[in-house]
Amino acid sequence: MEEKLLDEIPSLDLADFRSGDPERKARFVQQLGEAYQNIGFVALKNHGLTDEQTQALYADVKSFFSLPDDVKQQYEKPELAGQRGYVSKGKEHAKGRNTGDLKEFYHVGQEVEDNTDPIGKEYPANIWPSEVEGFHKSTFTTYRTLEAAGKDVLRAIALYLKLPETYFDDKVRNGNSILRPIHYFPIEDPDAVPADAVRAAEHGDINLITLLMGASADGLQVKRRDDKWIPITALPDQIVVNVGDMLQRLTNGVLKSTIHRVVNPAREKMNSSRFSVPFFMHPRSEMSLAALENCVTAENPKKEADITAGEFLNERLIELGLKKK
Ligand SMILES: O=C(O)CCC(=O)C(=O)O
Ligand SMILES: [Fe+2]
Repeated sequence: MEEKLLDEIPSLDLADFRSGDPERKARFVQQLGEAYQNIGFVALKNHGLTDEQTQALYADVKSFFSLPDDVKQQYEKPELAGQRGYVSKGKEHAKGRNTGDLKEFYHVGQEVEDNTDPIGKEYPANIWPSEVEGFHKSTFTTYRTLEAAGKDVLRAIALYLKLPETYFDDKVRNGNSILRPIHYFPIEDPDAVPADAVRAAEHGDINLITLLMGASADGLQVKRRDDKWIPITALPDQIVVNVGDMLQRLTNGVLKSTIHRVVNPAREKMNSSRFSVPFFMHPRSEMSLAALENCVTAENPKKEADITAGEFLNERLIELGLKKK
C-alpha cells in the first residue's frame, strides 16, 4: 500500500459498518484498515454514546475531580497497580521517563456477569466513590457502550486482515479493558512544576485499540512518520479510535500504534482544566500476541518474540511506574 503523509486523521462512520449494506461495510473496512496501516488513528461518529450519556458522564467526572485531594486519595489503591480507582497527580509517567504527567485519573474495569467464566476471579472489584452518586452508572454505561463499539471496530480490523470477522470476539469477551476518565488539572504557577512536565508525555497505548472521548479539546497531537506533530481535531460527536501496541505486535507492525501526546496549553492558560475519557480495549490476559501468520512475509520478517497480553501488560505497568517489580 502506498503510504501518504496525512495532515489530519480520516473520519469514519460506524453506522456504515453496522448498516447491513455490504458495500458500505466493505468501504468502512478498507478505509479503517488503510488509516491504521498509515497514521494509526481515525475519528469515528455514530459510536453509540448519546449526548445525554456523554453529558451525564462529564458532569459526574467533573464532580469527582473537584473533590479535595484527601477525599480522592481514599480511592487510591497502589496495591492494585492503579488498575482500579483513583490515581493521583503526577503518579504516572510515560515509558522511558521519570517526570510524572500533569494529570489525575480514575480507572473503571471489567465486571464479569457470567459466573461460569473463571476470568472474573482475575479482576479486582471496581471502586465507586460514594460522594458522586451517578458516577457508577455513568461511567459503567460508557464502558459498555465503548466496549460494544470497540468490538465492531475489531471486527472490521479482522476483515481487513483477512481473518474471520469474529476473530477477536472470544479474545475480548470479558476482556481486561479499562475506562479512564482523566483530569488534566489547572496549574496556578507554571514555575512550580518540573520544567519538562507535560499533560501527557509522548507514548503509545498498551492495549489493542483505544476509543477516546474528549479529543475535541485542544492538546492531543499524533506523531506522523516524518516526525511532524499533527494536532487531532475531532468534532464533538466523534470519538478518536487508535491502534495500541498489542495490535501492532499481533500484526507484526502492519497496523501502526502511533506515538501521541497531550501538550500543555499556553502559559497564561495553564490555569484551566482539560477532561478526556479514553477506553483502553484489552483482550483476556491469555490472548497470544504472537505475530499473525499472514502478517509475516519475506519483506516484513517477524519482529518480536511471542508474548501473551497479560505478560505484556505487566511489563508495561512496571515501566509506567504503576507497578513494583
Ligand atoms: O487525553 C487525551 O486526549 C489522550 C490521552 C491518552 O493518550 C492516554 O491516556 O493514553
Ligand atoms: Fe494514549
